[in-house]
Amino acid sequence: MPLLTLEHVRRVFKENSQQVVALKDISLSVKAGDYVAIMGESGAGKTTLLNIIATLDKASSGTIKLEGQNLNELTERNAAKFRREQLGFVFQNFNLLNTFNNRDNIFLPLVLAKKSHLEMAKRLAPLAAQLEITPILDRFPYEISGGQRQRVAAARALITQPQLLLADEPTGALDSHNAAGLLRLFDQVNDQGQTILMVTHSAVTASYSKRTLFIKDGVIYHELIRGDQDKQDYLTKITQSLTALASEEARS
Ligand SMILES: Nc1ncnc2c1ncn2[C@@H]1O[C@H](COP(=O)(O)OP(=O)(O)OP(=O)(O)O)[C@@H](O)[C@H]1O
Repeated sequence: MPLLTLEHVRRVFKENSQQVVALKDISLSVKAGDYVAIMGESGAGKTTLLNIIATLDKASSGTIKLEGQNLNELTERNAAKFRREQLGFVFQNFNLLNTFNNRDNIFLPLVLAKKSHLEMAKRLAPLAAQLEITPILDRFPYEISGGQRQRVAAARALITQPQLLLADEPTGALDSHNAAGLLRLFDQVNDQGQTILMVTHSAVTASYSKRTLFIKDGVIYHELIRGDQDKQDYLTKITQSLTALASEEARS
């Protein structure tokens, strides 16, 4: 059974008596261990899709299931619990709290899940070593670099051992060196079995994934699978698809 399935998902926003169809008809399935990138032009519906999978928004119709559980039917309280226990989030702007040091930022989801301090420390040690953030755990988010902040945010997302890691432009605020570092980390955790779904505008970032879905006007328009290709060939195909998509956009 796939980890995540979406069937005929539609999301319509009402704005000043007008309707905006953000997602027209999206069906997709993600199996455990997959690493999926979602690309598309601005306004294509990527963030709406991610928000619906994250239970931060509800579909107007269609079904979204994670391990067979229908996410559209969760009450707000259960949705909050679901997000805390099953999902990890990495955003472009890190979303770290400046009033907490880095260690406490990372511990936050485990504190909410009422884990013991011993358990939290046990989980953090190997993760911090892998992310190379052990020496900066006692500092505050405003005392570290952007790349380090994103690694702290990644640690906070991964420490709950989520079923699904959701990332929205995770490299958007990083220079190429730090972006490559974060993407190598995503590669490592994916190799260890972590399922990742990531929205990105960057073809280079998408080229780290196992498959790339292209969204246009609220539907999945095209899909590329990396398979045995090396990263450079996959990147070339992603770039070509984006160019084709943009030229069709210009013609329509
Ligand atoms: N809360 C809302 N109310 C009304 N319309 C919305 C709302 N959220 C999104 N939309 C519209 O839905 C469409 C899809 O938006 P969405 O943010 O999902 O696109 P996107 O692909 O993530 O774009 P970007 O790459 O610019 O972030 C757009 O036309 C947008 O204006």
